[in-house]
Amino acid sequence: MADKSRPLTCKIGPSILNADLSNLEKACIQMMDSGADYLHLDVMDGHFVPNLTFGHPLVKCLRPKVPRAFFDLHMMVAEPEKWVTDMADAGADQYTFHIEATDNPLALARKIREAGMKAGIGLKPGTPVEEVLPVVEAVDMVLVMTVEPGFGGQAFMADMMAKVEFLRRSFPHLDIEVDGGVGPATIDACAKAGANMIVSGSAVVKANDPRAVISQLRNSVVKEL
Ligand SMILES: O=C(CO)[C@@H](O)[C@H](O)COP(=O)(O)O
Repeated sequence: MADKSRPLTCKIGPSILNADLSNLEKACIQMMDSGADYLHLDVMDGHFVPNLTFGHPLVKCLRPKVPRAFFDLHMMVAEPEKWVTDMADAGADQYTFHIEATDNPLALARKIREAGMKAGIGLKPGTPVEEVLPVVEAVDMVLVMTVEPGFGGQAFMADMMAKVEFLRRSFPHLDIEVDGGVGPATIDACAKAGANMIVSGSAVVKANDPRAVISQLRNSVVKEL
């Protein structure tokens, strides 16, 4: 039976990392029209992760193209403090930094909220979940990575679900997001563990029918809960 203290649905946020980057406007509109609850934007700087994507100028260009979309930024960058104001000005809604990338997560979470965004904190697969405990009360969301950050299309690490279960048990009302290798075959494990924000990249953006996959993901979660 579903635990009534848990959120009863999951939000589905496609990651556009593996979309056609030459036409991101089209990809974002397609995801929203296909039933996405939010858009997950992967910002990579080539330092924190061995890959490079985009920054605040692109987020600013996308903002008016999908005015109602919630922009969930996953900042895979070595200096997350540096981009808070620019990303807020560009129209980001949530700013998730990595605990491994800062010495002062509490101050950074405060700065993000003062800039008018929700604050998220992410942890890589090798980082013990206990490390986020001193910061959880200061953030809106914890992002549990289920692949090594840097690339889409990797295999889901099922053993990360223990982190999600621990966080859900400890913080019934916290937003908990999972990211990496999540699709129809792996979403049930995430929902069962207690995640309520689901990032799905290649499974959705590379599908012939993204609407059908998003719907499949959503229905799977409802069934599971
Ligand atoms: O942050 C990342 C990778 O670093 C993710 O957002 C991936 O881009 C998700 O893609 P799939 O693993 O679902 O293909």
